[in-house]
Amino acid sequence: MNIALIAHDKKKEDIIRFAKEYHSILSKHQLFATGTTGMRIADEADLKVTRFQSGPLGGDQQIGAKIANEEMHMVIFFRDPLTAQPHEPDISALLRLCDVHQIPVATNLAMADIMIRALDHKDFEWKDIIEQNR
Ligand SMILES: O=C(CO)COP(=O)(O)O
Repeated sequence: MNIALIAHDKKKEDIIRFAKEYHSILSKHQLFATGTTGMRIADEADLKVTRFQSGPLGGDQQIGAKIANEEMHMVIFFRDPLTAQPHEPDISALLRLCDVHQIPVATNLAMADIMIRALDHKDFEWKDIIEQNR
């Protein structure tokens, strides 16, 4: 599965801890990330990550393009809901595309925890349901 990992600055420590905790599961998949998040995950959690631009420079949009092309299967995006972001429209667009394309998206640690465990148990029947409806 192709999995996108993204975190706003105040959530970077959380995503590093998450990546370390679930290293054994994440390492079985193809990981993608926005620039700074990806650099830190690669360096600090020792995972192979394909990096896009930093979020404010278009990274969210690049991940959005992968979703639009059906090339991204899961998004883990630790948003900071308490800090204004200069690229807020890009963030909204990315989350909207997840809904358009039925891509599971976790926007906080609690949901990411549930989602990654479901991934490990192969609890992803929604994919079959979607395929049947195409
Ligand atoms: O801003 C971001 C997502 O909206 C994240 O970008 P970075 O990973 O480059 O910090």
